[in-house]
Amino acid sequence: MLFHVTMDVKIPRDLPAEERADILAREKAYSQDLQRRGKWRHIWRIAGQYANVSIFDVQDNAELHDILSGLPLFPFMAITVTPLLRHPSAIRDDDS
Ligand SMILES: O=C(O)C[C@H]1C=CC(=O)O1
Repeated sequence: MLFHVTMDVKIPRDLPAEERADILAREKAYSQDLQRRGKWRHIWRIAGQYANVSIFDVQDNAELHDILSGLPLFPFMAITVTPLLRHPSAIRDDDS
């Protein structure tokens, strides 16, 4: 199942710099592992915002929930999830 996910990041300004750096390093490793495994298909920065648009390819809602709630930045993000399905006019084979 494909999901469009928007993550809007708001890290508190008073979070100690060391803690912030640790969370960001863990977030990057977590994200890149999921990308290598084909679960996190796309990640794009939204220009001018500390936010991203991502496409996830997972088994079901529960797997997506587990992945998103395991994000090291999860406590500092507003997340919006939109389920996707193949458009009947799509011509690319790898879109579903
Ligand atoms: O920077 C972000 O958009 C938030 C988050 C998502 C993946 C990652 O490495 O950081």
